[in-house]
Amino acid sequence: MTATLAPRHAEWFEQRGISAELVTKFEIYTGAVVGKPGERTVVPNPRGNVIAFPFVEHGAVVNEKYRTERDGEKFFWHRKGGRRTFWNSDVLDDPLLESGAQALIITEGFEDAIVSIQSGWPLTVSVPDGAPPPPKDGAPLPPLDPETERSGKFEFLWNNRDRLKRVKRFILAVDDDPAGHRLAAELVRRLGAARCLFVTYPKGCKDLNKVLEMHGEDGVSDVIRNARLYPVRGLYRLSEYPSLQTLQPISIGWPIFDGIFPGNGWMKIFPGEFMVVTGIPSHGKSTWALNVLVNIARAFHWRSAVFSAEMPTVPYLRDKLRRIISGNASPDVETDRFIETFFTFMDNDPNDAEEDDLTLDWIIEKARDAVLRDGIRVLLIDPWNEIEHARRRDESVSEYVGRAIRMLKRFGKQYEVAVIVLAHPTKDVWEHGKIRTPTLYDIEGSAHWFNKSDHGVVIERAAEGGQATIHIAKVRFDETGYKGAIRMKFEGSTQRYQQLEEPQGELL
Ligand SMILES: Nc1ncnc2c1ncn2[C@@H]1O[C@H](COP(=O)(O)OP(=O)(O)OP(=O)(O)O)[C@@H](O)[C@H]1O
Repeated sequence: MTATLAPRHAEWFEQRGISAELVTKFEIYTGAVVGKPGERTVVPNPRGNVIAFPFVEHGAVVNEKYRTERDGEKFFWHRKGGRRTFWNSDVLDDPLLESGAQALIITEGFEDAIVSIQSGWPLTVSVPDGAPPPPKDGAPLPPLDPETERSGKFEFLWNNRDRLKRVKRFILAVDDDPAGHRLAAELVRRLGAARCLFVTYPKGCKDLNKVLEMHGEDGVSDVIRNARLYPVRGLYRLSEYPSLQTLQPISIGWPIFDGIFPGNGWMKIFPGEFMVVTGIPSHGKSTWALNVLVNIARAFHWRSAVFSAEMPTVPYLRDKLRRIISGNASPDVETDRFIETFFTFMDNDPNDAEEDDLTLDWIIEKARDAVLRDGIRVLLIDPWNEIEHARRRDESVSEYVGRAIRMLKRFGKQYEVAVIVLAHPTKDVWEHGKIRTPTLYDIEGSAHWFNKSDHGVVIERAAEGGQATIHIAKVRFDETGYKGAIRMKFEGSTQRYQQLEEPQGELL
C-alpha cells in the first residue's frame, strides 16, 4: 500500500495551522500497527490510527517515529533499531550553515519544526525525542539518567558531530517550560554557548505552534528573527535571562567541605570553574582529585574526562579508581560499570602506531568531543607539566601560561565543564633545611595560577602517613567556599580520603 496521509490526519495538522501539503512533502503518512506482540511494526494504511514521521538521512529513510492517541492519551515510539538523528537532518549539509549566513533552528518536536519551515525557515530540524523529563524535586543540576543519556537521548548529536561542527549558529526554539529549559541547557552545553541563540515567545505562547495559532507565520518569523545570543555564564548576569537554569555549586563529597562547620575553610565545585591543585610529588594530588570525581559521580552523576599522562589507564588508573569506588582493586562488574559510565579517558589510540602530540589544543578538542558524546562535566588534567606545551617564540613562560589558562577557562565556561588542573611546584620548596608547604605561586608561570583560578588547593601529606592536610588556598567567589585548611585521613589500601571527626577550627 502506498504511504498517504489520511484526510482526518491532514485535518489534524490543518487544525494546528500546519499545511497538510507541506506535511506530505516530508512523506509523513498514516499507518497501522501490524504483527505479533514483540514484533510489531507500522505499515502504511490510510485507515490506521498512527501518524508516521520518517527520518531521512542522505536521501534514505533511516528511522521513523510514530504518534498515536488512545483514550485521549498520546503515545510516541521509534522504529526498532532506527538511527538516532535529527528529523529533517539533511539540511545540516546546507552551505549557508557553514558560511554563517543562516542559523540552524532546532525545535523540540516535529510540529514546531514544520511550523518553522512553513513560516519561511527551511533550515530547521527537530530533536528526535522531545525534551527529557524535568526534575521532580526542582534540584539545581539534575542528572539525566547516565545510561540513557549515553546510549539514547543525545546520541543524535554524536551521530551528526561532523556536520554539527561546521554549523556557525544555532537557534534553539524549544518549549518555554522546565523540560524545554533543561533540553536547551543540555544542547547549549554540548554545542557551545558561543554558537547558540535563544528565542523569546510572545505572552501566552510556549512554543512555535502556539505562536502560529495566535500570531500567524509572521509572528513565528519575528520570534526566530529576534533570537538572541545565549549568555556565556559568567559574562552576563544570569538574572537577565529568566529561562536559564541558575548556577549552583555542589558538594565535593565530604560534609566538612560543605561549609557547615563554623570557622572551617570550605569549598564546593561549580560548573565551568577553573581549579588548580598543587603539592609536592607523591603527596596525593591525583588520588585526592580522583576521590572528588568519584564522589560527584556518585552523588550528582557528573561525568569526568581524565587526561592522565603519568599514570597509564590500565592497570594503574583503573585499579586506583576500583579501590576508591569499591574498596579493593579486584575486578567487579558493578565497579567497572561505574567507571565505564562516569569516566572517559583521553589517550592516544592504543591501536595506532602514529601517536598524536598531546598538546593543550588536542586535549581541548577531545574534551569538546567528550562533552558532545558523553556530556562530561569535569575535565581533569593530570599533570599540567606533562602536556606538550606549545609556547610561541615571542612568548615568555608566564605569557604562555596565562594564555593556556585562558584557553582552558574559555572551554570550561562555554561548555559548563569544571576544569581541574594538577600542577607540580617547579622546584623542591626548601626553606631553612626543611621542605615547606608549596603555594600556588610555586607553580611554573607563577602568579597566573593564583590570579586566574576559581579554586586553588594544596595537598600536603603528613610525615607520619595516613593523614593529609587539604589547604584551600584560593576561593574566588564567596558562595563557593572560604579559605582554610582541612585535615583528612588517608587509607592506603582503599586509596580513600575521609574526613576526620575532630573539630578543626584551630587550623585556620
Ligand atoms: N596522605 C597520604 N598519606 C600516605 N600516602 C598517601 C597519601 N596520599 C597519597 N598517598 C599515596 O601516595 C601515592 C602517590 O599519590 P598521588 O599519585 O596521588 O600523588 P601526586 O601528588 O599526584 O603525585 P605526582 O605529583 O607524582 O603526580 C599513592 O599511591 C597513594 O597511595
